[in-house]
Amino acid sequence: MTVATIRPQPKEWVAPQETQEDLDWAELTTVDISKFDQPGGKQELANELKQAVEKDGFWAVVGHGISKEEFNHQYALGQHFFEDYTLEEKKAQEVQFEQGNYFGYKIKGNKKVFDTDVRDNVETLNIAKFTSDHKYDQYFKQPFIQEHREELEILSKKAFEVARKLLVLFAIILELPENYFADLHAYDLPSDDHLRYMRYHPRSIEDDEQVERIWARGHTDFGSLTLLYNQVVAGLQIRLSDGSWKYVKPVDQGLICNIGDTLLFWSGGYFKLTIHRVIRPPNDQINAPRIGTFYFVRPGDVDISIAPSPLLKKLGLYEDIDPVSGTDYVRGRVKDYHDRKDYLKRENATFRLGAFEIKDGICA
Ligand SMILES: O=C(O)CCC(=O)C(=O)O
Ligand SMILES: [Fe+2]
Repeated sequence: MTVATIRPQPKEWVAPQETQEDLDWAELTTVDISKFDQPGGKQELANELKQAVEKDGFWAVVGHGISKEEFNHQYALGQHFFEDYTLEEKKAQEVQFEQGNYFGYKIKGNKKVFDTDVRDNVETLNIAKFTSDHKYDQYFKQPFIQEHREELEILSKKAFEVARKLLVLFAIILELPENYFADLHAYDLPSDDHLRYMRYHPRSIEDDEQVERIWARGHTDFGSLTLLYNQVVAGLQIRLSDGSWKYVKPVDQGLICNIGDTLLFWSGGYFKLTIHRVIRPPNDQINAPRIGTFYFVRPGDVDISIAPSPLLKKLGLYEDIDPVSGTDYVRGRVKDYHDRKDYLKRENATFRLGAFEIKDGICA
């Protein structure tokens, strides 16, 4: 006789306390995107965002219309997935890195780090888009996704809606038709966009010391745009042009956003692509569960070439180049980064596809 287990309901999310340590924080722009639909609002926001995309490639968004309840529920769902499902249930759909396919679950500890015996400490669940043709339902084998499908679909679309507004602002900045990037990344188009839940498991200080306290090595994101729901456990750092690393500061109810590889390409290098990493949190947060929730925007079966932007032309950044397919780039990049037994340093490594090349070797 099989005994059905009764699954607990998602527990309320209690955000960890912010650190009391005096860390070296980055000064990031915060934009209030609630102005988007007001007269003149888009232009005003584009002006504000212009500084951030030129200089830091990272900024925070508030006024995004995701309520406090939804924001906390996003974290509560992540906590529920990590704590209340068995490993077997989590593994119902595993990522297929050999195909550059990042939908599903990645167990923690399956990669060695930096030529040591220390293993990675991250488990991840990536949930594809809920498109009207149900193209991605094949990846929804996790009982978690099946049991929370409705909420996940709403949360996925809400996050995308913020991303869509940012894509409109990028087009305005480049003096392109407003929907230039939004149309290329539309929610219903096939692409490897995903909602992500991630949990880092603290390692002993001895193990962390062997890997220079790195929890996620320096990298850039593979798609167009990343949205991270406010992360209160310090550890995410961005690399400034002088080579120093600064911590990303929590922003209450904020979404921390950054440019990825493919928008760098589309903008002829105008949008700043910033290398970032995650290091061991400060002592007063080391035992807090570092759960992260994200939405990653990645181009699909669309051509990437430098956008015919009047601004880029004026700046001499426009060039007529042979396009590269978004899917080929994203899948090739995922495969190159993850389809390995180790996360090595790979200093000075590059990833190239057609005319586009990315430096992928800066770790520490
Ligand atoms: O966990 C974080 O704070 C950042 C993770 C990250 O950069 C990524 O998954 O691309
Ligand atoms: Fe990242």
